[in-house]
Amino acid sequence: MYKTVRRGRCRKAGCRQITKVGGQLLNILECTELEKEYNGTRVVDKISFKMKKGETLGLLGPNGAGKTTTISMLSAQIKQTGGTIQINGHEIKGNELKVKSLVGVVPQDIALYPELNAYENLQFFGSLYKLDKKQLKKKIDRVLDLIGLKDRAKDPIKQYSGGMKRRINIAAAILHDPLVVFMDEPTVGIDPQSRNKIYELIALLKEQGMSIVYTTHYMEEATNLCDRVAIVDRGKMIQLDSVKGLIKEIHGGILEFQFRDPDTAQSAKALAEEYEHVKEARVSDSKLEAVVKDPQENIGYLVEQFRTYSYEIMNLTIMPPTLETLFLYKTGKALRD
Ligand SMILES: Nc1ncnc2c1ncn2[C@@H]1O[C@H](COP(=O)(O)OP(=O)(O)OP(=O)(O)O)[C@@H](O)[C@H]1O
Repeated sequence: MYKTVRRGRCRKAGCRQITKVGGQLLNILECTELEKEYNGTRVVDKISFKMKKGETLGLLGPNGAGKTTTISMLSAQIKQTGGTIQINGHEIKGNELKVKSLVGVVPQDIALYPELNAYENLQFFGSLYKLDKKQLKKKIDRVLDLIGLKDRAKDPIKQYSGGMKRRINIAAAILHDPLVVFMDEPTVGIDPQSRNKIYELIALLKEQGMSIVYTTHYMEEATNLCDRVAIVDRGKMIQLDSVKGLIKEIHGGILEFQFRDPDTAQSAKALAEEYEHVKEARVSDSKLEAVVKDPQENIGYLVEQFRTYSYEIMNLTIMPPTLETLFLYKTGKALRD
């Protein structure tokens, strides 16, 4: 069966943009040139992206990159300094309450009442969404089941481990069946068992078609959980693509040669660039970084070339084709402090 396709206006002359299929919006979230300033310092700098329904989008970046600030604006918790945000077609500005009812937020800090049990905590959060008692009970039972803590529902939260509290936090965020859930580093500082439970839960939510924005500074999480990953650093979105697409950029990996001095590194760069399997080479101080196809295969050739010209290699590192390597290559910094 054919679906009706609605075309919207696009600013460029003659350009027609598909915005709806079968009466459904294609994008659950759109933000354009999003900015946030604190005391004249821009901590989120013109971030723009679109997210499809059911997609899991990762925001990967180190501490202070601007991930929390970005999701706080996207979930209508704080106001942006500039730019626009639409959730399911609703402009956030002027529709904050509506948008808040469409989204769920799992904050970094645990926001639960320690003296109350899990059920009572969820009852409190549910009451904020004005669900009637019967409906609420059903929903609480369902989310407790989803997070695997049904049998602990009557225990006070103060008896829970950090990981269990995080799971209750997630339950509170999805209680009202939001269209988009924002998860802010939900696995930081918790035990491996709870972490795995959270991964399982995310897989379940994905299966149910929930759209998820997931912030992390763990490349393994971004790689395993997310359909696309935005690499964020110093408030800017450096790149956004599938993990496969992002890694393509660094080909098979990066070879890092440390030479005795910057002049030798520059000469070695010129030599490396002549080799057909070197996609890109650059120098900083005495270090040469070469993006190489099949580094294991081609390392021998490069080492031999440098030896021929007496370019003495002080140190050599093979960096695998991972998001961590890409991040280091793009920003000169490690993802983790
Ligand atoms: N309320 C605020 N007032 C002033 N500066 C702020 C405020 N909130 C955040 N910042 C600054 O904005 C920058 C981005 O912070 P943000 O918490 O968004 O980063 P993050 O990527 O989430 O980091 P982390 O991984 O540590 O949570 C930081 O430099 C931070 O100090």
